[in-house]
Order: sequence, then structure tokens, then C-alpha cells
Amino acid sequence: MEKHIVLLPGDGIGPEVTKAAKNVLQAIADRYHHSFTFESHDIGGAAIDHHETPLPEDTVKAAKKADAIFLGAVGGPKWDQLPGHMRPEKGLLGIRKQLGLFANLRPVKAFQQLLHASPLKQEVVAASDLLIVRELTGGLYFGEPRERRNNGKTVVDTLAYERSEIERIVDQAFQSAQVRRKHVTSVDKANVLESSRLWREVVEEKKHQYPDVTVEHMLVDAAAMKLVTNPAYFDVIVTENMFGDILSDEASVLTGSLGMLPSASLNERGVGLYEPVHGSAPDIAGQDKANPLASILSVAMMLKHSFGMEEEAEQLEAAVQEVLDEGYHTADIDLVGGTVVSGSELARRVVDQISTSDTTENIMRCYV
Ligand SMILES: NC(=O)C1=CN([C@@H]2O[C@H](COP(=O)(O)OP(=O)(O)OC[C@H]3O[C@@H](n4cnc5c(N)ncnc54)[C@H](O)[C@@H]3O)[C@@H](O)[C@H]2O)C=CC1
Ligand SMILES: CC(C)CC(=O)C(=O)O
Ligand SMILES: [Mg+2]
Repeated sequence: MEKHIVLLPGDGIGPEVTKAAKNVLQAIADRYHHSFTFESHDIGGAAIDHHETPLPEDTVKAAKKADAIFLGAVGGPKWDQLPGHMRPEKGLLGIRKQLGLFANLRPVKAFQQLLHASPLKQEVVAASDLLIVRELTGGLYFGEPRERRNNGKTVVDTLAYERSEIERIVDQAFQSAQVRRKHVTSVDKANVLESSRLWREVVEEKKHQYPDVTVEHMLVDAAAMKLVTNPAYFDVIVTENMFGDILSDEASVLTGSLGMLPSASLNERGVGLYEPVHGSAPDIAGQDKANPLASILSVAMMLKHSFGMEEEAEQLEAAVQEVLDEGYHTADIDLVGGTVVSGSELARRVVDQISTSDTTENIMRCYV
């Protein structure tokens, strides 16, 4: 199969983890006789430095033509003092909006080998396997007006949703639940926010189209607590953009590190942008310490969702599992024992596994 992939490395550790993603894609192509071609473009701070805008037109044009997109991360202290519309993060929000990537799927499941790496009790972590379905192109991160008024003494952000925007993400959540354990928890703040009350109405209406799925509502503060006390309670969580952003970093604690959590952002045509959940980690950038596994597991999601390559995706996940089984991990994983290696070394070991392993062990991790 021939596929064209646009790489958007971005800033900080973004280029390091993007290199890992590209290398595993190439290894998969070699092993399965596919032809993957790559094209890199600037986004975020790198784009500000080179093109004076966080989202150059060329980047959007290339992304629109790609079979799939991989994004590293954007942002960093160098650009923190720029006005909102010129910040690196605006590039990320912009590409999500321009490609209509409304559905952000963030699966959370710990590898057996990393159960001890979480500060939570091992038995709490072991039983958890959940999917956060985060609305990605509306809500608080996009609402207008957003401005300072009254000589800077008053500030306004806006949480706005069209009913249709809520409907499509709720549909996505129900459909994801249908191929998982058939339970949806819709997370909101309906005791305070009008937007959450419309969200609840939509979920109540939509549930009749999915009689095989059970659904409940949960307030976001209680959901944050339950995520770390009883994560096994959840199957699919569907929620507003900012709630999903915050809850997913919290949920990453189950996996042992934010550096383990992959994501897929999909539009109505099924076009996907794949990115680790973490940011540009300026504190470790340039030191070859970044855990590449969130990015490598995002590639597995790309293979599955954008290319329909189930076997290849499983092979990739099996390679990650094998490398962890051998005890290798990066420094962000807090484990007694095992061997701490650099990010590039860990990625190289995954590539070697893909190239040499003759196992096609089926380890379906329910990344749906
Ligand atoms: N998708 C994106 O591009 C995102 C960008 N950001 C941006 O990233 C910058 C830094 O934000 P932070 O709040 O520090 O969040 P962050 O996610 O970059 O880092 C939080 C902590 O997790 C660690 N970490 C993150 N990814 C890691 C990895 N792969 N391996 C090992 N350790 C890892 C970092 O070292 C840091 O201690 C900001 O400019 C922010 O706006 C933040 C989140 C997402
Ligand atoms: C620019 C931010 C909205 C990125 C982020 O934190 C995320 O998407 O998880
Ligand atoms: Mg985030």
C-alpha cells in the first residue's frame, strides 16, 4: 500500500518523538512491503521563527492532501510572551479547526510491565482500560469573544457550542463504546454551565439510537476524583474540549507517564492527525530523554484508523510490549529495576523488534 504522511515535528521534544514515529513507520513499511512517503512542515514556534506565523498556509495545504498527519508537540518558553493569536499553541488549535478534527480519541491502558510505575495502587491500575473521547474543535478553546477589556482589568473567554457539534462527538462516543464495553460516561458541569445542560440534553436524546450502550452523566470534579480512585469504573468518557484536555493528563498517571499516552484526532471524513497527548516538555528537550512511546503508539493508531492496517498496528504494539518486557524504558518511568535508556535508544529497540521479531502475537489493546 502507498501512503503519504505529513510530519509536523513542532517544538521542544516534538522533533525527537517525531523522528521516532517516522523510524517505526519506515520499519513497518519495510516489513510489510508498503511504501510510505514523508513530507515535513513547520508548525508552532518553529513556524513562528521561520515564517512569522504559527500555522503557515503551506503546512495546512500539505496536511489537507496527506493520507495521515503526525504531530510532535508545540510551544515553549521562547514564545510564551507573544500575544495569544501569535502563540505556537494557536498553530495546533488552527490545524485542528481547519481540518475539522473534532474527535480526539485518547485511549488509556497500562502495559503490564509498567503497573508498578504508577503512584496509584497496582490493582487499581491493572483493572483500568478506558477511552477519553474529547471534543476538539469547539468549547472554551475556540469560543469568541476572548479578550481583555476595561484597560486589561476585565477578561472574557467564551464556552460556546452548536448543538450539531455536541451531537457528532456524542455519536462518536456511543460508536466507540459499541466496540468496547458498551458504557459511556458523559462528563460535564451541568450544575453550573448552560453549555453542559445542552450537552446533557443531547446525550439523553442520542442514547435512544444506541440501546446496546448504557450511559450516565457525571460532574467533572467528581469524574476527576473517580479517575484515580476507581478508574476501572470507566469505559468511554465523552467530554468538552478543556475538560478532556485536563482529564487525559490526569489519566496518564495510570500508565506510568504522560510520555505513554497516544491520541488520534479524526474528522468527519475519517482523516486523522496523530499526536502524543503530552506537550513539548521544554525541561527535557534536546537531552534525548523524551519517552517516544506515546508517539509510537500514536503511529499504531494511525495504522489502524487511517490505513486499516490492523496486523501492522498489532505488530507495532507487540514490539513496544516486547521492549518493555525486556526491561527497557526512559527516565520518566519510575520503576525499580529495568534499564533506563535514552529516547532514541528505546525507539531503536522498537524498530529492531519490528524488523526481527517473528511473533504476530495478537495483543488487541482496544485502541478504538
Ligand atoms: N499537543 C501539544 O503540542 C501540547 C503542547 N503543550 C505546550 O508544551 C509546553 C510545555 O507544557 P507543559 O505544561 O510543561 O506540559 P508537557 O506535557 O510538555 O510536560 C509536562 C511534564 O511531563 C514531562 N513529559 C512530557 N512528555 C514527556 C515525554 N514524552 N517523555 C518524558 N517526559 C515527558 C515533561 O518533562 C514535564 O515534566 C507549553 O508550551 C504548552 O503549551 C502542552 C500540551 C500539549
Ligand atoms: C494547545 C493545547 C490545547 C494542547 C493540549 O494541551 C492538548 O491538546 O492536550
Ligand atoms: Mg493537553
